[in-house]
Amino acid sequence: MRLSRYFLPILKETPKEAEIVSHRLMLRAGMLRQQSAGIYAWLPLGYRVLMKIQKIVEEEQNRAGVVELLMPTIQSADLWRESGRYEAYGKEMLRITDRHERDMLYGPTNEEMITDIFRSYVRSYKDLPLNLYHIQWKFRDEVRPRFGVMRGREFLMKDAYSFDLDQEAARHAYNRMFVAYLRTFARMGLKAIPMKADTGPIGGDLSHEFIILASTGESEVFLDKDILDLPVPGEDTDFDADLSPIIKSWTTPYAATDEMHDPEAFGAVGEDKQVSARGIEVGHIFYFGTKYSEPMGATVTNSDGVEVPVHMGSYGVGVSRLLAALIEANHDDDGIIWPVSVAPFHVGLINMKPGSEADGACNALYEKLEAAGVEVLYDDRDTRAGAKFASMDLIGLPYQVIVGPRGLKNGEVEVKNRATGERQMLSPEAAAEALI
Ligand SMILES: Nc1ncnc2c1ncn2[C@@H]1O[C@H](COS(=O)(=O)NC(=O)[C@@H](N)CS)[C@@H](O)[C@H]1O
Repeated sequence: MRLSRYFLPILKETPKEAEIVSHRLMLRAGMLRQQSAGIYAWLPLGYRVLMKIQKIVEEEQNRAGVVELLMPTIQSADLWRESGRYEAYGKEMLRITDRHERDMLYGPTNEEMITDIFRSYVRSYKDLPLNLYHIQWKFRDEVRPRFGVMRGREFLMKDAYSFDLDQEAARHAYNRMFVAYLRTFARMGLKAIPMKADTGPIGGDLSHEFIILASTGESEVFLDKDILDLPVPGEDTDFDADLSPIIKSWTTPYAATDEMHDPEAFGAVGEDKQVSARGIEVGHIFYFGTKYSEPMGATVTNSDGVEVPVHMGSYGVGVSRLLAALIEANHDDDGIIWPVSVAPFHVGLINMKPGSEADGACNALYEKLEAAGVEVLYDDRDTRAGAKFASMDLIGLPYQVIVGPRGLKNGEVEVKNRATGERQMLSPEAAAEALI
């Protein structure tokens, strides 16, 4: 992409309303614009990252055998009256009346709707197990939306819902999601720690939150340092096998959010291993049995021909919140430092002197890298080099290639690694090789 033909409204000033670094940097890097409290326009650079995150989430859900669909954002209140959550959900629910005076709502989550879809088609235990997911915008009228997309009112969530014949089978579904979550966040370069959690308005009696340690996190967490070194299950994981040994290894070291913290149990962790920190909840998984299937009549006939309500779980990932979490975990004083897997572009190509022989070298490099599948943002603007360097550091692409007449006289361009700051003078050919 040539910057002269893109839309990247970099801000010079730090917006005063931004309280945490990820919010500040997303605004300054031209990724996001607030349209109203907690509701954002995703500008091109931010949208590219959001779609990269979504793709990793989808790949790992699909690997775990979950089937993707898409449910609407607007839901009928009648479904929520059946489950008894319509009144209970409270002020966070955005309630809407349509022109025919029908009570509707902007969905904060989809347990009722997915249960309605399930009960309309599935009647036999032979059709189980089933796990369905979508990635869809949610609305929760948070009393104090803040920290940018960390706590928005309209936000993007992956939510999966599992259906099984009994609790034992449902536990296997839960374990598959647990492993899928360990892989998902690791692929983004994040260390997400599963912690026993409260079940809140979703309900049930088994729940884990996946927490990224960050000083600006809203959750207070306590953990045994050993958990930070556990190996993440590989892409060859057999999701049909018994995954409980993996779950056991990840739930044996102490790890709890403040709601579930047990100081006595934490005390048993060696002093040198006790970590108390703040964290960002990027995922949350629940088992809640027949909480929705019972009142909504989602049943199957079992092998004895008896109608039984299915056992369910739900599994959420904060797709838009992950941008904030990633920046909180990957930045320095000059700006964002994107892991390659989620970077909006892989290489920032800087032409220090448009109109000079640098143009030819840049065009050749741009063509070669793009042809090899390397995503390049080519700063071809006629502005001073210093501003280009600052912008490229701010938006945080993993690599920069700096091309100027002086370097070219020696047949060289400069390659910079944004994360390490390491710089190399290489021939354009060697630079291309190094980046492909
Ligand atoms: N206001 C919000 N802004 C941004 N992300 C949010 C917000 N509220 C929740 N999330 C993200 O969405 C994830 C799932 O939300 S949740 O309430 O925990 N779970 C559910 O809604 C279940 N239906 C999971 S399918 C959270 O772990 C968090 O990462």
